[in-house]
Amino acid sequence: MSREQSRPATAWPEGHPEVRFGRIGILLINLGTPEGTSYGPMRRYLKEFLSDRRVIEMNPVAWQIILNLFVLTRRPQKSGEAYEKIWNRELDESPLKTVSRAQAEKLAALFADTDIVEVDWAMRYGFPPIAERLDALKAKGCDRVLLFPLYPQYSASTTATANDKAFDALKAMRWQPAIRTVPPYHDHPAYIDALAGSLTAHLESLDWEPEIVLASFHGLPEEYFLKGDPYHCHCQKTARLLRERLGWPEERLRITFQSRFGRAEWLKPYTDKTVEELARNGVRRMAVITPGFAADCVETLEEIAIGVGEIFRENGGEQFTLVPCLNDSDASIGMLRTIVGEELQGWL
Ligand SMILES: C=CC1=C(C)c2cc3[nH]c(cc4nc(cc5[nH]c(cc1n2)c(C)c5CCC(=O)O)C(CCC(=O)O)=C4C)c(C)c3C=C
Ligand SMILES: [Fe+2]
Ligand SMILES: [Fe+2]
Repeated sequence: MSREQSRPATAWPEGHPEVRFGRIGILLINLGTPEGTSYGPMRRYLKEFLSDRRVIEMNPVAWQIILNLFVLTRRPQKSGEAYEKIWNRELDESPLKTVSRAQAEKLAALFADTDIVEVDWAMRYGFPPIAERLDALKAKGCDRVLLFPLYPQYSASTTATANDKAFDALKAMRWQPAIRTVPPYHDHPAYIDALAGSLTAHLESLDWEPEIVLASFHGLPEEYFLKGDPYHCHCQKTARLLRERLGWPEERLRITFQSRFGRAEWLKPYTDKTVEELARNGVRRMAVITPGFAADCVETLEEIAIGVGEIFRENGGEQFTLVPCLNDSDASIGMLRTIVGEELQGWL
């Protein structure tokens, strides 16, 4: 029987607004993305993202000076050029947005037989904002909400800040929904299975075989790792479990870190440097999988497929391929459904 109700057992008392309740919301959250590739939207996106103190931990006064004087004067143009190469022109939006919407719609379809669950999606930076989608879920009667930051490997700079933003929104609510947050799923069997299946299927679709596969994760300043962020360990475990699941020797699947930002040391080995070195040392055929990204985005489609592919070829490499992210594939949606099912126990 549905828990959904729009009034208590007796009628709402005189003057009390009619509030719907009794339903469950699932909010898929990803990082966020610019609204356009020109200077203005790129600057707005980068300013919000890079003003987040979970992302840039240095002294905020000093950082705001550097950010406004140097980073936001040059980077919007440079990053805009990268987004321009991968932009979804049909929908006039970035691929991350297209995929995120599809993930939510397909997950929602798996709950179509029940009127109790509502699935929505939001971005930590930009649109759709987390506060707006939480309000929308509340308006649909969700008094219990499962926050699902789509980062398999936990980092304060991604998972924690997504949850922070949701809790900020709750501060303004008279009737807060009960909240659960999905734990990191870097070692979940459904995730490892989905990765192994997608890598195997991609390799079978090629008419050549890579000598080496790189598992390239988004990087993080080394300092954050030394302060206790578990991200690096989660990445290592994902790569190990994937290798074991495939039955591959250690040298066939190597872990690297991409998307360095700024001058500090980041997690190593760096993807671009490793690819250059491998090509120079005679590797001719290579594949890259990016298990830390739930959806293809500028970091996979531009930085890896285009940029790192070029580095490989310029240094003597011949065949290069990027394995697509899990995106809205059936395996990906099935995995999300499994994890959500586990986390909703007792509620559903
Ligand atoms: C998947 C995990 C991610 C971690 C960890 C992460 C940390 C992190 N990122 C930056 C700086 C930038 N990241 C940018 C893009 C970007 N980052 C992630 C994911 C993680 N970031 C995604 C999914 C994306 C792509 C978004 C898209 O629209 O496609 C960017 C913007 C692009 C650019 O200008 O290069 C920046 C900047 C830092 C500093 C950081 C850890 C501290
Ligand atoms: Fe990033
Ligand atoms: Fe990048």
